[in-house]
Amino acid sequence: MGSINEAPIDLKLPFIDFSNPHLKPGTPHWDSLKSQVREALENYGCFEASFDRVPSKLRSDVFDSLEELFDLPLATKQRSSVVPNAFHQGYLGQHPLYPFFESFGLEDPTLLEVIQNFSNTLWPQGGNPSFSKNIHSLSEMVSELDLTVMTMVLESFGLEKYMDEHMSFASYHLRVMKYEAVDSQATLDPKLVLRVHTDKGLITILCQNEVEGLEFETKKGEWVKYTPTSPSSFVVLAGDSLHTWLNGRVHYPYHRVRLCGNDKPRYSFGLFTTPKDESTVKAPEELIDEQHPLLFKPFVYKQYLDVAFTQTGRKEAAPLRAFYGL
Ligand SMILES: O=C(O)CCC(=O)C(=O)O
Ligand SMILES: [Fe+2]
Repeated sequence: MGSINEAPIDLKLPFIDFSNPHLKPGTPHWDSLKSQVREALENYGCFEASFDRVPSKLRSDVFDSLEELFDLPLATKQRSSVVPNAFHQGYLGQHPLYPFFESFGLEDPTLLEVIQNFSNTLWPQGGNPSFSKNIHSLSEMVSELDLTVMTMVLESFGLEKYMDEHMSFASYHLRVMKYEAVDSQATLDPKLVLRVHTDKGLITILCQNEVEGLEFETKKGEWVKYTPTSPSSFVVLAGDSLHTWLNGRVHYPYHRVRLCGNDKPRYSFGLFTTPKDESTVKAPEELIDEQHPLLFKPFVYKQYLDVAFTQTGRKEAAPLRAFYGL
């Protein structure tokens, strides 16, 4: 893994344009995007997706809503936590390992009542209807992009027959994040505000306000800074579970967030498709043969999260290989 202070190299992530209202399976355009998705995931484990189905007004409304959310008093924010400072549910902040970082996690954000309940906890006088509407709308639209990507992935590996199984196997999880403005004196010394990690689930789709900072490691160990080509862009990346399920066919990139003299906070919104807690992640027989021996022992997703994380952080830099590699 490259060192923390290494400057990113000058390379753009693959760019794939999903902005076509008539995108349908079986058309030449679909097939062309499908091979771009497969190639990007094989080579980088991530790509930039332009997706203008999300109006720019909704995007800016979401970031206004996130500002309102993180501006709430600390005691109010902590009310949303079932388990204090857990990464996956409720509020995480003032964590010794992540002093510039705060986040909220929420299961099933594509269900409006889930967001409404969350907003009723934080704004007890009648919730916050515009917050709920904005976060729910964006979650729904991004879940459509996720479904398109996942359908293309399955088709491109000849695994269409697993689509129904995937639908009952996977669930959506939302995480919204704030990174403090970093002193502009620090321009020459970027601050690592989110540690190097891989995502544990299947697919993550992220978008950010105008403050950049997300970086990916290439297979060669070089760091690439994500600089969006289009204001309607999202980042799509593969996690440990997709890598395991596809028996290593796609890369699962290390990534991190570094900030450097940004006067404004950075906000990001991430929709994570993960296996359900009790699901077993295991490569299908179609992807195991002499040239592609089984790479990982099957695992129950929740057990993987338990071995990969503790209350104070991660246990291993590369938990997938450390705990389940064959
Ligand atoms: O804030 C970002 O852009 C990245 C967040 C991230 O990598 C994560 O939550 O897993
Ligand atoms: Fe991540």
